[in-house]
Amino acid sequence: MVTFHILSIFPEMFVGVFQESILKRAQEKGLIKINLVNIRNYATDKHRTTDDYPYGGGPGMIMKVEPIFRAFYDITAKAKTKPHRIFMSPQGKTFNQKKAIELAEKKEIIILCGRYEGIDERIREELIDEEISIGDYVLTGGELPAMVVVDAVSRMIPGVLGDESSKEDDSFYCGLLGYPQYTRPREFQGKKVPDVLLTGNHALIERWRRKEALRRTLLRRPDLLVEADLTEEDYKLLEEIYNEEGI
Ligand SMILES: CC(C)(C)c1cccc(C(=O)NCC2(NC(=O)c3cccc4nocc34)CCCCC2)c1
Repeated sequence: MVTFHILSIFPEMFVGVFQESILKRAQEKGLIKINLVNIRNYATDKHRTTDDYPYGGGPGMIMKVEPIFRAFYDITAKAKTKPHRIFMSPQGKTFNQKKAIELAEKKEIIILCGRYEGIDERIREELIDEEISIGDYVLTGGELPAMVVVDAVSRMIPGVLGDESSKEDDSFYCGLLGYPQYTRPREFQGKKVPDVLLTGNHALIERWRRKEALRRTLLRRPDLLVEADLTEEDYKLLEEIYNEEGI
């Protein structure tokens, strides 16, 4: 069971996303709990201010310390165990499946979402255990990144994907890119489904799929290939692929 406490000034952004299939079922099964926290509720001034002008001048606004400190203290006081505290940030370590599996072991996770031009540095110094980025592009806020983390981490919690598969054999995750997939019709605009998939020979089909996943990963994301733990059989398949691809 993982409890996610998501701190944002736009918590309503999350409602639709977490009311959809897999995350909704996971919450109903009591496998995850999602606590949406509106930072504005911890702003004590009349206008419930959560941002202010940057010292030193410059464009935009900065998220204020007080509301965020109050929110962190309140959540931490109510939490059963000391929450692991994440700030979604372009300055963070790039998120990946390994990190998702690691975070799925935590009991309580606080995820802070930035807005405006960012947060007051004292928040980063005092309250954050780790900063995570979902990639190198400019975004408007940390909310979409937070949804990505909740989705990927939740899938790694036993029982969320349904009883049959566990985190290792998540159907998509074996460290390689996916193999080509087909469904009916068998021929479309003259393009046929590969015959091997129609043989019913599961050993042959599995070999073909593994080889095509290796081929695709080698050609498109060789960096993932380096990370994947390959078997002797995989190396044999790679030999064939090198020859076929003329590499
Ligand atoms: C990386 C790059 C292009 C060099 C860069 C450099 C400088 C700023 C940004 C940027 O986007 N600032 C805006 C901001 N982004 C994010 O929160 C964010 C962005 C990307 C991945 C993320 N993962 O989690 C959070 C992420 C949202 C508003 C509050 C300040 C942060 C980008």
